[in-house]
Amino acid sequence: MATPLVVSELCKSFTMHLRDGIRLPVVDKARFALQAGECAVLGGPSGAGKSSILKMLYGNYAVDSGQIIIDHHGTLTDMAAASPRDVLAIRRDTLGYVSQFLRVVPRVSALDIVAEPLLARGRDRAEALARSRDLLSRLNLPERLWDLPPATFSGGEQQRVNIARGFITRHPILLLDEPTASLDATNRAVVIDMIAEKKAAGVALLGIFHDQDVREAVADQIIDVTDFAPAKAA
Ligand SMILES: Nc1ncnc2c1ncn2[C@@H]1O[C@H](COP(=O)(O)OP(=O)(O)OP(=O)(O)O)[C@@H](O)[C@H]1O
Repeated sequence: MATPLVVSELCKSFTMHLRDGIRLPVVDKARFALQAGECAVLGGPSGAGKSSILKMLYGNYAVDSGQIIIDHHGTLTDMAAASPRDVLAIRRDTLGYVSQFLRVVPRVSALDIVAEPLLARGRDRAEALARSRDLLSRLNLPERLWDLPPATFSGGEQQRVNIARGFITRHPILLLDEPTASLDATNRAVVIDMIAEKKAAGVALLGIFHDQDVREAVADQIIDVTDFAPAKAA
């Protein structure tokens, strides 16, 4: 089996169009690999480029140069150069992403938001809803909230809906952008267990975690993003 994700020589800079097109280099020659069954954590201080790397891997930010090689159904595909159609196929089947904030959809219940990724893959509705209930219950979301749209939920409640939605599928690679930022200790422990189960199932995970306790509990590898800091201009 191929390594699920290999990043090499990845570079990113931002062009500030409102400031005379000034170029702000952020990531220089990032290189790392994720193994199946392992959780790697992006480390480094605020502003080091952790989120930018995650967004490049998911195809939300264009890259300046470098490669993001993903094992997509046994074919090695460069996410950095993939067509929009390939990006969507990779996201559907291979590369999952749990963002920090839930994108709420008006009038859609928490239960349906969590079940939706399974329904989009053609799974049976009853089975998808059953999986959704299991996850929401495990994440201690009060049952009275399940049939309500999450727009009015607290930050931690919305984050738990988002985690359930991100974990319901069986993507071989899962990106996690501070999934525990708004959670209390009890629910952080649940997410730590859920990450351990993904690892046991052979998923390759890459995350940003600001909580030291979560990082220590889940990390098999720390990728220090300061190693990819662009050289400062003289
Ligand atoms: N869309 C953007 N346009 C311009 N600059 C950006 C953009 N996104 C990020 N940056 C800049 O890139 C640098 C890295 O930001 P990034 O969010 O990747 O860091 P981070 O390590 O994730 O930080 P934090 O831990 O605070 O979330 C910062 O200096 C930031 O201002």
